[in-house]
Amino acid sequence: MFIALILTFTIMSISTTTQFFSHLNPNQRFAVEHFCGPLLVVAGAGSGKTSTLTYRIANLILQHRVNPENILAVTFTNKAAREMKERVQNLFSEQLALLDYGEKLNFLPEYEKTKIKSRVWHNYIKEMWIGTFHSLFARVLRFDIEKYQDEQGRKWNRNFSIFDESDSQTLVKEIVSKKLNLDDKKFDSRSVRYAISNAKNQGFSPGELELECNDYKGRVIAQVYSHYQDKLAENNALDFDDLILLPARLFQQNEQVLGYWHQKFHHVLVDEYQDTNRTQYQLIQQLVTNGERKKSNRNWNQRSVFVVGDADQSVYSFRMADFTILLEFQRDFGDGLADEYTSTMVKLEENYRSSENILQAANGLIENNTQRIDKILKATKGSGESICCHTADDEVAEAQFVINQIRTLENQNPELDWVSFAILYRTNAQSRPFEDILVRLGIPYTVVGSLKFYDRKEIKDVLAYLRFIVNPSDMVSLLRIINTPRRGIGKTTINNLVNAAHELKKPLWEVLVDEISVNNLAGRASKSIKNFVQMVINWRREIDILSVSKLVKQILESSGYIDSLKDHGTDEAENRLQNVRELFNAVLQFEEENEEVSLENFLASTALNSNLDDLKEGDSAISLMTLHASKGLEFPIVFVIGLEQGLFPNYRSMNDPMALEEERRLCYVGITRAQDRLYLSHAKERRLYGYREPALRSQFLNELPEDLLVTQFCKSQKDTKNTFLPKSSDISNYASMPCWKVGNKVLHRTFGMGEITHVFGGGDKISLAVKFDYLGQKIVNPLQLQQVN
Ligand SMILES: Nc1ncnc2c1ncn2[C@@H]1O[C@H](COP(=O)(O)OP(=O)(O)OP(=O)(O)O)[C@@H](O)[C@H]1O
Ligand SMILES: [Mg+2]
Repeated sequence: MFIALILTFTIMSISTTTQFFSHLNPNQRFAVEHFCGPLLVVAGAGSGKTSTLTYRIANLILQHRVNPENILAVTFTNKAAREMKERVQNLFSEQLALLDYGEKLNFLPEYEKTKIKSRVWHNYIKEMWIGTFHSLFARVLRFDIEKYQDEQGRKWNRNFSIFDESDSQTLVKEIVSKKLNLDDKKFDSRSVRYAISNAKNQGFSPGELELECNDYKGRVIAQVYSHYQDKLAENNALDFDDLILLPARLFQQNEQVLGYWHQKFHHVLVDEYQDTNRTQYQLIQQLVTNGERKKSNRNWNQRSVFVVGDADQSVYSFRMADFTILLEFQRDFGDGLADEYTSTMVKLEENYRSSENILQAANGLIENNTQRIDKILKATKGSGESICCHTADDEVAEAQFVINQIRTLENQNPELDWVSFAILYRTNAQSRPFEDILVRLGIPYTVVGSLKFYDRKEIKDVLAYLRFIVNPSDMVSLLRIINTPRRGIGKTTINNLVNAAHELKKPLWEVLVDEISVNNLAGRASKSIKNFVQMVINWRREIDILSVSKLVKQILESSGYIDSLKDHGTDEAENRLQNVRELFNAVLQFEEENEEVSLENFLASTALNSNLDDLKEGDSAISLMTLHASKGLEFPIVFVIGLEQGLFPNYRSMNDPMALEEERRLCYVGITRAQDRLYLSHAKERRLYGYREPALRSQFLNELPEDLLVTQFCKSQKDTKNTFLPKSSDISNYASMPCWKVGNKVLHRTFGMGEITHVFGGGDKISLAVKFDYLGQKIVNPLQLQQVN
């Protein structure tokens, strides 16, 4: 009661204090103050869109006395949601500091006043709904899912589980191969799962998908989709896409439910609107317009929809994000309403984040896209330093260069701290060489949006194999690998064996080797154990015969680990596969760099790598992350690494102009994260899947205005073995090479047979992407290929 009184008093007092956003520019201020009706803010990177949205939330509460529980704000990540809450809270705190509490609190000592203020505001902030689409609408479903029934009568209850991608994939696989007995080559579970996800993101139910499809394959996928929904309902589970699709359907189905949420959220705000997909868009529209009622609803003037976005930063089309939704905002939310409520658009044209050089580079790059609306983005900062473009010998030299540069800058500039630096890359596996050096030097770092390399599940699995081979008493590693990948050794069998080991007072491995104990187990389990034991014995025999890298390769292959990831077929599994291959690269690097190469020594080096003391909250650390994860963030100094054809832009985009434009937008996102200094780097050769391959500089580097770049070339300090580089005598052979075409069958001197999928560059700069029968897709030097007819 007392708190409520203080709260009311506080709000009234604040609304009379000076405007807390007077430092914003006129357009931003307009957007902050605008109260009702739809408003779209479109602007380039770093122009203060997210800041405007945050100030607007604060203003709604402070100035317009909106109850925080009537506000719904959608951010792109949970981290962004936390930060937005903090920012709103800070704005409140600043206002509180200005407050004169008059006589109301005077009887209290100063520290009590402070305590009350922060408690009041803390509770207040908690009532706002700020989060991602998924987290917010999962919350809606926890209230109302029991009122939902799909077209086939499937129902869920409020204790539903949320299945992750790999759970979903397992369900699809089961349906394809067991339930429907389909040919899993024709209907591989990965693409079927992808098609189902796409259907959900476009708002189609299984029935609707079937009607949409006029071919056999489409109809079968719709059938799998229907069985998949049965399975989810049986498990009382939803997948990620359902967290969006189900509320949209529920709102369509049940006017009362929609009415409740419609009344609750008077103000809907969406950041990064360009990455909204059709179903997410439908949800927003339902909440805001409440269908047909929009014209007659007298409360319309109490309701606002405020979205901010930048079509040039749309990078999630693979999740069906559609930036035309942004472009259509005015039409969709403006029509048919009285003038004063017609949708308004505000453009922000000043960039407050980056120096002029960085901004010009970003603008120069994005102008190469055809699918865009030209916009103005002026720098408010000075021209700043030139952009440094660095060519490294290989990926290790690249990491060395970046980290040396960071150390020098950190040393020379007292205003810089580790937290001032970010290293951005296209794929997760690229973090490994950087992490290795950072750990060795004891420099604190965090990997944003992912685990550190040596904490990733697949890396721990592979290292457990290696540890156990070296050390038969390592029961922790043994238990980790005994049924990973699945080889029919279930939990009960494992428990029985562990108990037996306990009773016999023997290490678990000795029990496994003991024929008598194993023969006591059920037939299948006993056979699986014997196979596993034989496999381990074989590897142990090879320790002294094979080089470490050959042994690791042998283990990865014969354990079935690599194959199980390949079979899984999800994007997540592909990511894990890349990480495992990167670990193999680490082994090769270790062999190159060390005199005494043994498996034990390699393991010791990785143990050191993963043994860095964990950072405490608030510790300063360098940020490493993928370009996708960097959206919305900013850092004084940014390194975008691995700018090579096939890596960035990614090879999958190279023959698809629209996908290439998306890669370019991703590069635009990366460049515009930098405030003061930007470094772009690429390597002349890179170890991909264990082999050194020449790498071509990314076309994006060539698209940047040349006068803004300073090119740096540093020779690697270490003597790398260029085993797979063409010999100089080969160079003259370029002229006599065949004319390579997509679809040509080729033989590579190391990788075997394959087929050309992409041709990059020309003349002596030509390089090819080849899909090898055994090893998958790689970028290779044509000099190592022979054409096969
Ligand atoms: N009017 C202003 N005056 C000075 N600085 C500002 C102003 N508006 C925003 N800023 C600062 O500019 C930087 C970029 O702002 P913000 O992150 O809101 O931009 P954005 O448009 O959301 O960027 P992105 O497109 O990358 O998401 C922040 O450091 C913010 O504090
Ligand atoms: Mg932003």
